[in-house]
Amino acid sequence: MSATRLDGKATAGAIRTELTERVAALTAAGRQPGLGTLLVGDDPGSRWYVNAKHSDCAQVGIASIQHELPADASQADVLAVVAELNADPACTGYIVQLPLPRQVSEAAVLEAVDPDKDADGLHPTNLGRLVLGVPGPLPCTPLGIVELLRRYDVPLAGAEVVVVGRGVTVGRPLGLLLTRRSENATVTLCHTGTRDLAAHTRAADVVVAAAGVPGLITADMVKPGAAVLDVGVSRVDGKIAGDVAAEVVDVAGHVAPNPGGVGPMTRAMLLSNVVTLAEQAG
Ligand SMILES: Nc1nc(=O)c2c([nH]1)NC[C@@H]1CN(c3ccc(C(=O)N[C@@H](CCC(=O)O)C(=O)O)cc3)C=[N+]21
Repeated sequence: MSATRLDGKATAGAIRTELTERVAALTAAGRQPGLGTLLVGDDPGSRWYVNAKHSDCAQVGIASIQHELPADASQADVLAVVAELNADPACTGYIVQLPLPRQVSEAAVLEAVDPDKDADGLHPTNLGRLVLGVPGPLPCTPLGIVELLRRYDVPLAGAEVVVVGRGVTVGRPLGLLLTRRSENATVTLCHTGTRDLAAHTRAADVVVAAAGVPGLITADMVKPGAAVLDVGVSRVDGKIAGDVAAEVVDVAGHVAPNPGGVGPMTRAMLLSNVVTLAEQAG
């Protein structure tokens, strides 16, 4: 038996089609949404992601505002572009592509983003709103994971979910999202300090692997029928390697592969955030 594939690519396509209508309504009212991006440096992976985000935008009618800085840009250079995006009326939401070069403080840059244009949901105010349960833009990867499970009717209410990884973009906020009353999952957040990872994952109905350790989750660590989502992005010999070993499909009930699973959903949720922010803007 092989697991049902959680097809993030197809699901993201469906979400983009749904967004097209909302974008058309805004555009007709003279309020076309615009996604801004700032790419610092020339990492090919980062460049690929940013380009993909803009081609998604073109597909749904969102305008693109692209900024770039060289790898040796100073923090002041980055903050100047952030200020420009904050002031640009055509930009209704934007992201600063992470990671940033060493000499630039990610915390300082994220804090400088206008929370009302924070398409990543990573501004301290918006992360605080997530903790408080107050509406605001939410981090794209956690949103994409929840939306993918919802569309495939994988139940979360009462489910045991193990999240592996405590990063600020995925693991930490995902735990907060899944434990809201609307999702009602029970979450165990595992990380490099977890003593017996396999004991946790074996008890889980849903495993989200976001550790960035290739092949970390093996078949013997998965309860038969569980849903396993691979969010790990590592590069091994220039190819993307996920956190989930290939043979997990023989044990799991659902698998979100990588690529083709959560990655495209992350981009779809970014567009969704940009459209929602545009609807809320004056
Ligand atoms: N400010 C910021 N916001 C982000 O959301 C952000 C970021 N920085 N830095 C990097 C990570 C990573 N990330 C991905 C987005 C799309 C895919 C994606 O679409 N992947 C495809 C294709 C993968 C490929 O073939 O290269 C897939 O999984 O099928 C993956 C990873 C967003 N991130």
